[in-house]
Amino acid sequence: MHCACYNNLDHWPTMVYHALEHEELFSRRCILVNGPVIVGAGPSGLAVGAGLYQQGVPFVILDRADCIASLWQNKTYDRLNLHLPKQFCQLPYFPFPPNFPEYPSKNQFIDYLESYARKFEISPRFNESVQSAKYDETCGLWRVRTVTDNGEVEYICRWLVVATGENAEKVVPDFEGLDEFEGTVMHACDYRSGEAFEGKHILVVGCGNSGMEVSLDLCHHNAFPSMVVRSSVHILPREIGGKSTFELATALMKWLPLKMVDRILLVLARCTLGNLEKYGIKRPSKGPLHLKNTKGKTPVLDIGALQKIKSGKIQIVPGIKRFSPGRVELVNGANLEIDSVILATGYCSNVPSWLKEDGLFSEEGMPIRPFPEGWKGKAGVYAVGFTGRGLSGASFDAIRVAEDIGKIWNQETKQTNHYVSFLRSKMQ
Ligand SMILES: Cc1cc2nc3c(=O)[nH]c(=O)nc-3n(C[C@H](O)[C@H](O)[C@H](O)COP(=O)(O)OP(=O)(O)OC[C@H]3O[C@@H](n4cnc5c(N)ncnc54)[C@H](O)[C@@H]3O)c2cc1C
Ligand SMILES: NC(=O)C1=CN([C@@H]2O[C@H](COP(=O)(O)OP(=O)(O)OC[C@H]3O[C@@H](n4cnc5c(N)ncnc54)[C@H](OP(=O)(O)O)[C@@H]3O)[C@@H](O)[C@H]2O)C=CC1
Ligand SMILES: O=C(O)C(=O)Cc1c[nH]c2ccccc12
Repeated sequence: MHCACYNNLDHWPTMVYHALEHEELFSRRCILVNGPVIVGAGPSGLAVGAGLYQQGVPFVILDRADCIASLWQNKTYDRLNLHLPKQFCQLPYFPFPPNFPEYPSKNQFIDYLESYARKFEISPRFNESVQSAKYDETCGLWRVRTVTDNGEVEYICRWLVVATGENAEKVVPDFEGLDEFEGTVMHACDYRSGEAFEGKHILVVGCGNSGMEVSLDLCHHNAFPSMVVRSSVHILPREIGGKSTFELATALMKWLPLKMVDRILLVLARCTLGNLEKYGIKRPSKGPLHLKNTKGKTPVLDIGALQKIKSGKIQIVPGIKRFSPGRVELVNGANLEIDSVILATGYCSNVPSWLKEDGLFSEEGMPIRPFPEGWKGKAGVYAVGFTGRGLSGASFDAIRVAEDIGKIWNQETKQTNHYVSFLRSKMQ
């Protein structure tokens, strides 16, 4: 058995260390964390880390990947740019460099996150995939189990911050016959560029921002994409009259009810983009912001795919009936010969697979209480980055969580390290 305490070990009395060593229940390596454990080293986890660092609270960040922001580094295509203006995407306490363009590229965003981690001296423990986290009532602490290349580890801590994101796992729906389809099948998270698809006929399944941008990228590489729109989608121009649509919507929301803002957005979209029904694109009956808030369905902010749809370079097709070798049959009976399939069918949270907890997360792994209430649970568990509001929502949560933990931490450390006494009492 190996037991260690993490962060600022100097002021940890050996008593605590021994107390743990004496417990026989650890067959795995066990690490007592002085401060919170944060699961996920994406923008949300880093932002919480920054807030804690500024208050002098030690913490441990765990990530299953081998780098920070693995969604951005390992699961996105080359041509990706932020699609909200930069002021809505920067993390707390450290703005983007002034020379960043209005819509930073993926690489600029990753560079920024790397410098963010350096500035706040954040060194996550990589290649540690959290398998379970459970609150131990008997000692009043969280037990967080990970699997690493060198075996299992258990972290023991008073606070647990869940920052694994809304996009933790790819969604791969079941399609009849897809196993027999003989070409390449990949999820959008594995798509980097259309280079390998030149001259090929590709079925892109899904018409969210991923489906649209993958289809556009395929056009740039002289491939022939057909994009499945099985239901409906809101497409908005990224900018209206040179001003970001998102920014405009945010400004209008300060004065007008959401319903009204949705109506204004739809009138403006109709004026700038025209009626899209003739291209096979129906709008949902509910407005774009309403759907974002209630269903988490992000409207498409168009950066050029619509032009390709209008010119016929991206073909719009209805839902899928079944696949067969080299072909797809659609619900309208049409058959298409295709070389490859790209599933731009979205992502989901993985929280239910590892967090044993009641009250904060739903069965879908999203907060039960609506924004802005979903960040704090019972017994020291927190959620960051599950607001359905992208990076600005993550920053909002992170500030609150870091302040909440920092407040308790600082009160307790002032009283001659009350936290340690608390732990000691629980361990006896
Ligand atoms: C293609 C794409 C483009 C986007 N563009 C924008 C944009 O322009 N603006 C915007 O505001 N939002 C955008 N988003 C939304 C996106 O959710 C945020 O940008 C941001 O990445 C969320 O940060 P996060 O830290 O909450 O989650 P993530 O970035 O997903 O980070 C979560 C981390 O948790 C780790 N993890 C997951 N499960 C475990 C586990 N069990 N154990 C250990 N580690 C684990 C993962 O490896 C990952 O590093 C985009 C999303 C996608 C997919
Ligand atoms: N530049 C940027 O900033 C980008 C941002 N993003 C963000 O990443 C997040 C994820 O986006 P995205 O990957 O597009 O996922 P989304 O969840 O937004 O979209 C998934 C799409 O797949 C469709 N779909 C799901 N299952 C099926 C099925 N069985 N048959 C046919 N179609 C199906 C959905 O259709 P239906 O609606 O009918 O369910 C929907 O059109 C979003 O928040 C998005 O804004 C993504 C790309 C670029
Ligand atoms: O890009 C994303 O995934 C986002 O979640 C960013 C975002 C937050 N709120 C929105 C409303 C309309 C379009 C994008 C977003």
